[in-house]
Amino acid sequence: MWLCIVPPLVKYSPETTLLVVSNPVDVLTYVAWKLSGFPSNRVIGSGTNLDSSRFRFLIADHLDVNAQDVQAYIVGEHGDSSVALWSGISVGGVPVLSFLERQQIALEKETLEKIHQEVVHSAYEVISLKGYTSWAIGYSVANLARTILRDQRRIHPVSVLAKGFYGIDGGDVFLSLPAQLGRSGVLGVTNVHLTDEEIEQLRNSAKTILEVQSQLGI
Ligand SMILES: NC(=O)C1=CN([C@@H]2O[C@H](COP(=O)(O)OP(=O)(O)OC[C@H]3O[C@@H](n4cnc5c(N)ncnc54)[C@H](O)[C@@H]3O)[C@@H](O)[C@H]2O)C=CC1
Ligand SMILES: CC(=O)C(=O)O
Repeated sequence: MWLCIVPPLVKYSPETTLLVVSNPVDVLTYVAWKLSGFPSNRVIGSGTNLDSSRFRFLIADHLDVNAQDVQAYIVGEHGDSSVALWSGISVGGVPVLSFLERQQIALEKETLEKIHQEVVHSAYEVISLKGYTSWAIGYSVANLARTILRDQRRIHPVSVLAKGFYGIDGGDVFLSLPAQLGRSGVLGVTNVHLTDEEIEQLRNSAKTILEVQSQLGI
């Protein structure tokens, strides 16, 4: 199917930026990149932009604040092996975990894990209830398209060529990292601080995707 879609797109719109919304999105973004022959900055997967919105909503609900004031990213693979960046969460510019520590309020690891699991399972829950997800991904992709078309230079966690970042090696792999987007696609990957544990999880995410890719023979 990708063979019917990507080469004609490239033929008739050689200067376009491809925004891949599919499943599994990271592997298919890699395939689209390979088939297109485009530079990697012009091939983007919707990645964990949606997971991150779900994450912000659940954190806001838990802390009883407005989701718009929460900055939080999920990176890595869209879905099961995604990585929640707990160390970087802030509300109104205040880093959450260190703030709670200073207030001696314990936010237990199980609570954090439960919120992340809810993010991972939210798609399954919507699908079990109505058969598909549509509104949230539609809104999420409209946001990405707006950032790109209007050259807004906003940072979104999206699937980009991640080789070389955070020690990810072993092959070309697309997975989500916070990236600045604009009219020419990916303008850069932001150097967000990750803990050693988060980096380890991210590398495992990359390994999972590379294993799937190695079976494609591309
Ligand atoms: N990564 C993410 O966050 C999300 C990804 N998805 C994925 O997005 C994809 C689309 O989802 P829906 O719109 O709900 O599916 P859908 O089945 O409603 O739409 C698929 C469309 O693709 C068209 N199509 C099929 N083969 C084609 C071909 N060879 N050339 C051109 N068009 C072709 C069909 O006619 C149909 O209109 C699915 O793969 C789904 O898993 C959906 C939600 C979230
Ligand atoms: C279907 C899907 O990948 C999602 O809603 O996250």
